[in-house]
Amino acid sequence: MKIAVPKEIKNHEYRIALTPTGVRELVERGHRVTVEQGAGDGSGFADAAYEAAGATLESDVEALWKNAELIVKVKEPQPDEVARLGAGQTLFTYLHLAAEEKLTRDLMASGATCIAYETITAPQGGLPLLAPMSTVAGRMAVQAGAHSLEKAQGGAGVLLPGVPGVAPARVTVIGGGVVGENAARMALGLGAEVTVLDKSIPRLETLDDRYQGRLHTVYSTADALEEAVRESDLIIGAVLVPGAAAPKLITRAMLADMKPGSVLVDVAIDQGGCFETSKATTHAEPTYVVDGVVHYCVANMPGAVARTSTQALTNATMPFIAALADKGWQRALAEDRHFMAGLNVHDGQVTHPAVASAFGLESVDPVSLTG
Ligand SMILES: NC(=O)C1=CN([C@@H]2O[C@H](COP(=O)(O)OP(=O)(O)OC[C@H]3O[C@@H](n4cnc5c(N)ncnc54)[C@H](O)[C@@H]3O)[C@@H](O)[C@H]2O)C=CC1
Ligand SMILES: CC(=O)C(=O)O
Ligand SMILES: [Mg+2]
Repeated sequence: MKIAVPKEIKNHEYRIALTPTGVRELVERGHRVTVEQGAGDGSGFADAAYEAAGATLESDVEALWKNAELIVKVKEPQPDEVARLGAGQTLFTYLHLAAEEKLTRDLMASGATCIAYETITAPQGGLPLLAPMSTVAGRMAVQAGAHSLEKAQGGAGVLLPGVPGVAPARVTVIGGGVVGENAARMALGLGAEVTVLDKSIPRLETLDDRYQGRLHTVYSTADALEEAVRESDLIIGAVLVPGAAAPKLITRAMLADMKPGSVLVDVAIDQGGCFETSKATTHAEPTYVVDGVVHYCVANMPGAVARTSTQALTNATMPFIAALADKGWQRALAEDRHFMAGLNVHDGQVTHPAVASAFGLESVDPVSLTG
């Protein structure tokens, strides 16, 4: 199969969808991989390394897209990229469509088959292609939050661990999944006082067991959220209802109860964000202040640590890319119902129920398309 790997064009996005190691795996299976010239630079993978792995380099981005059967990317396609996508092509990348009606409709209009990393499931539960980037983003969320608490960033001037004689900062993580656990782990490591809120009791049990009393776990209710808002120096939003837009858990009115200079990091921003006042920001200008509260809402956090992220992403996506390339999308999905859960749009139709319901569209059962 002819596979294209374009250079990512989202603001400050330095990842690439495949490492040279990943390219080699595909080339050895008999596939033709074309990589846009310079696409690996941001992750520290030179063109020469892709050539050595068996890829062809292409400097003409239009030709790269036009000649591909399968396009693998990292971020959701930007407008210029959607314009290059056509019927008969398969796009495999993060899409986050429930937060983006225009993108959903544009992808429907393209006629292409669009498979999202983030809605693929696993037999043991969880989201195997979201997890590696959630691990990165969860760990980064605490770095971003700690930095935002500094005075020069508009923060309250609070050091997460405190010092002897001065209490540590209070960190609340809403959603104790992959992002949430990794954020909690980092915050604990830095010596903060950490609480995780979740609606899943089994998840709270797992966290309680793993962290042996060092982590406070609280069932997420309106009361618990109000207390978190009053008491926390840093709140990290890490909830997910797979495929759906994030629920708004902290309203603008609630900001009035937060301490001046406290910080909200909304990792769930790629699904629309879980704070009412969140709007997506970029690494170029990651924060803004509303009612005295610093907001950090970068939708592609792992892009800033592209070297680590590209390797982690390729490790997770490789088996799926190989299956698409070896079998074609219909057979690859038909043989694996967890992979099938990744199909979001095909030939003008939405095939993921949560995406369809976000925009009042009809959802077509992907089983009917894969035979
Ligand atoms: N901004 C960025 O760069 C990145 C954002 N993300 C996003 O982070 C979010 C979290 O991802 P994961 O941790 O992998 O998901 P996950 O599925 O592992 O965890 C989500 C957790 O939220 C909990 N939850 C759901 N509704 C809740 C509610 N109303 N109150 C409290 N808890 C609730 C669930 O029980 C679950 O434990 C997703 O939106 C994901 O797309 C992930 C990676 C990078
Ligand atoms: C998951 C996601 O949106 C990212 O890694 O950028
Ligand atoms: Mg994102």
